[in-house]
Amino acid sequence: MTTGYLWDEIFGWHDTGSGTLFPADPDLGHQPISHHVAHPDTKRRMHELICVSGLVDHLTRIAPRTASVEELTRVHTPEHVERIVRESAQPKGGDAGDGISPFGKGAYRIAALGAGSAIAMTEAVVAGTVDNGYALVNPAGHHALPETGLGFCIFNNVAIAAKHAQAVLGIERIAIVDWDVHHGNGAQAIFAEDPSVLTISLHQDRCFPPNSGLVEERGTAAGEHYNVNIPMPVGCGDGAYQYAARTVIGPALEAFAPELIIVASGFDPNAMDPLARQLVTTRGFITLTETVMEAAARSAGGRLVLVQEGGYSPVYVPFCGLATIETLAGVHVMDDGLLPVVGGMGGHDLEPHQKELVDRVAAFVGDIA
Ligand SMILES: O=C(CCC1CCCC1)NO
Ligand SMILES: [Zn+2]
Repeated sequence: MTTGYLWDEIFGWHDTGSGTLFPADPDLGHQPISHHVAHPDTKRRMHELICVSGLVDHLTRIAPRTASVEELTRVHTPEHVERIVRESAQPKGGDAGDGISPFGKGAYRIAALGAGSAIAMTEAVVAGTVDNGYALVNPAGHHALPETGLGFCIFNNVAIAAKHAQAVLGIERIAIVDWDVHHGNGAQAIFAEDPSVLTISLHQDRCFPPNSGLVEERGTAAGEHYNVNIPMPVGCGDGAYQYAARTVIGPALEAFAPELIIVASGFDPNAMDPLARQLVTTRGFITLTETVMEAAARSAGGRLVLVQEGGYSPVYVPFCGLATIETLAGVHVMDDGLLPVVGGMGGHDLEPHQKELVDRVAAFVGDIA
């Protein structure tokens, strides 16, 4: 198995400011801090573990590239792109669009490189240069909508890559699987009426965006039944996530038979993450990765692209990323050094209320053709 890998040091220069989750504000008690929850150090540490562990020697480096305005505007409005360009030129930068997603000067250059890198990895996989690949990009993208950024996301990297694959690479049927712990609202909205793109989101129920990602949101018009939300209850561990992978994600992909699978790969379901309340360990991410690999082998000639989204534990995200990319490459170079602790705290058995939710969504798989 040849696995592509993409990282560029400038992804570690994305400036998320001196706030914590919110901008510093003495009147509200928000003190300035050195590391915003979305500080790039978490992703930089993941890259460095991939290097120090030796995993990088088993991977094929794919070069990043900058998305053109034409490629960005397959998903986003020209006004959104122009606003990011304008604010990115300001000495103190600007905001992706929701007032809590700050970026520094030059952010457009970094975000356009992230979107272009999702395209570059997709091009490498579709061309057969590599069998599958992981694009470790920053900032994340899966909340971004055509007209605005949201939730630390500026451009919807995964949606931009999918649109490129259809417009330029001759790919017709694409599945987007989003296992970031927050709802993949962006792809759901962008492809809501499009039956050629199956969007599946496995996320913590109503965590973020507020009241988004409900089971009932199943696509509209011709796209009805081609959006699958799996809003997992708070406190789900490996057992629940593995059950969801095997009971919904695998069967839905088998029913849809995509020619390409793109994963919005967020590690914030991890048991040490500050921005959600799930308990997933590397075991859960390995099962998720195996599930999409099996589906890609069945219908897509193995064509599978993972693009980095969220994940805010600088301690555990690196191990989750390592395990995921080891699985893609079919190698094992280093154990999860935290699993004895994180995996031994309970919460990994499948609970009845968790099974009930997953089984409720599994009933929809029969509507996918
Ligand atoms: O990881 C993320 C960002 C979530 C935060 C954005 C504001 C509050 C929660 N989305 O996938
Ligand atoms: Zn997230």
